[in-house]
Amino acid sequence: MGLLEETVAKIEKLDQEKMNQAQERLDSLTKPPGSLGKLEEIAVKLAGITGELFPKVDHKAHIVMAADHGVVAEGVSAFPQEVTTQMVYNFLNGGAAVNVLAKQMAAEVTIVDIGVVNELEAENLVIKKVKAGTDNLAQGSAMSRQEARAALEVGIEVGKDLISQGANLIGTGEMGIGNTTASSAILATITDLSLDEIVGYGTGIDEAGLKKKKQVITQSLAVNQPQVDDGIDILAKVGGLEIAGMAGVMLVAAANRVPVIVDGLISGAAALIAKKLKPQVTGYLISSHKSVEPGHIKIYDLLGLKPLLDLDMRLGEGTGAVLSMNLVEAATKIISDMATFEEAQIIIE
Ligand SMILES: O=C(O)c1ccc[n+]([C@@H]2O[C@H](COP(=O)([O-])O)[C@@H](O)[C@H]2O)c1
Ligand SMILES: Cc1cc2nc[nH]c2cc1C
Repeated sequence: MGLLEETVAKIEKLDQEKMNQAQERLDSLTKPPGSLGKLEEIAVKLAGITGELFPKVDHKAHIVMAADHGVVAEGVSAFPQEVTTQMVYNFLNGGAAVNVLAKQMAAEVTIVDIGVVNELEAENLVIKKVKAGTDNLAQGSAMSRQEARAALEVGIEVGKDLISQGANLIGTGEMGIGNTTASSAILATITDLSLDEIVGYGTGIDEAGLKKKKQVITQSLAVNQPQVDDGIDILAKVGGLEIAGMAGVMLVAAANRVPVIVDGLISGAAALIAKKLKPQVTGYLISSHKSVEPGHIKIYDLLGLKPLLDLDMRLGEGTGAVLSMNLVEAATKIISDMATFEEAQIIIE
C-alpha cells in the first residue's frame, strides 16, 4: 500500500459522541441557544474532528503550493506565467498579502514548489517539484496519472511534517497563473452545471478572454474525457500540481484528525478531488470565504459547507483561509471560556 492509500485508509468518521457533548455544552452557556451561529457549528465540528471537547488552536500552519500551468499558452489568464515564479520569491520575502495576514493571525507559512516551470532556489523554500508545470490541458492530459499521485503524496508529506511539529490548524493556499482554468475544468467534470455558472474572470481577463477560457475548458473536457468517479484521473487530465498538493494536505490532515481550511476556487477544487478519494474527508474541512469566482459557491454546496466570510476577494494564496483562522480559534475560546447559566447564576424559571 502506498502513502496515498495508507493516508486515505486512516480517515475515519467524526466523533459523534463528542459532537453531542459539545452541542450540550454550547446550549448551557450564557446565550440564547444557537445565537453564536456558525461559531457554534465550528465548535461542534472541532469536537468531532479532534475527539476533544476543548481542542486547542495554538499552532496555525498555512501551506502555499505553487505550480505552473501549460494551458496559459491558450491565453486564459490576464497575467504571464512568469508571475508564478516572481510571487514565490515575494512570499519568501514576506511581501505578499498572505504573509501580512498570516503574521496578524500568528500563523507560520510554508511555501512549496510543487511544479513551477523555472528552477527556484531559496533556503526557506520547500522544493518538491513533481514536474516543471503541467502540459496544456486543452491539447491532452495535464500530467500523467503517476505525476498526479506523486503530487498528492507531496501534499501528504508536507502536511505530515507540519502536523508532527504540532500544527493543530492547517490552511491551504496556492499560487499558479492559469489555475482558475484547471479548477473550473475540475468542477465542470464533477457537476452538470453550465460553464456560464462556473467560469469567472480569474486574475481579471476581459469578456473576450472569458469566452476563450470557456472554449478552452470545453475543449479540454472533449479531448481528455476525465472519468467522473476517478479523482486521480480528473487531476491528471484537467488538474494541476498545486491542486493535487492541496488535496494531499486535506487528506493527511483528516487522517490525523486535524482541521484544515478550504480557501477559494482552487483550494475548493482540491477539496472536490480529496472528496472523490475519500468522501469522509469533508468532515475535516472548514470553510473560509466565498470567492468572487462563480464556481466557488457551487463547490461549497458540493462539499456541504457554507462560507464564513464574503469579502469580494479573489486573490488566492490562501488569504481567505488565513483570515478565517482566528474565527476557528474564537470558536475554541467560546466553548471553553464562556460561563454557563449555572456558573453565572442566571436562573430561568
Ligand atoms: O482563490 C480564488 O478564488 C482565486 C480567484 C481568482 C484568481 N486567483 C489567483 O490567481 C491566479 C489564477 O488566476 P488565472 O486568471 O491566472 O487563472 C492564481 O495564482 C490564484 O491564486 C484565485
Ligand atoms: C500579482 C498576483 C498575485 C497573486 N497571488 C495569487 N495569485 C496571484 C496572481 C497575481 C497576478
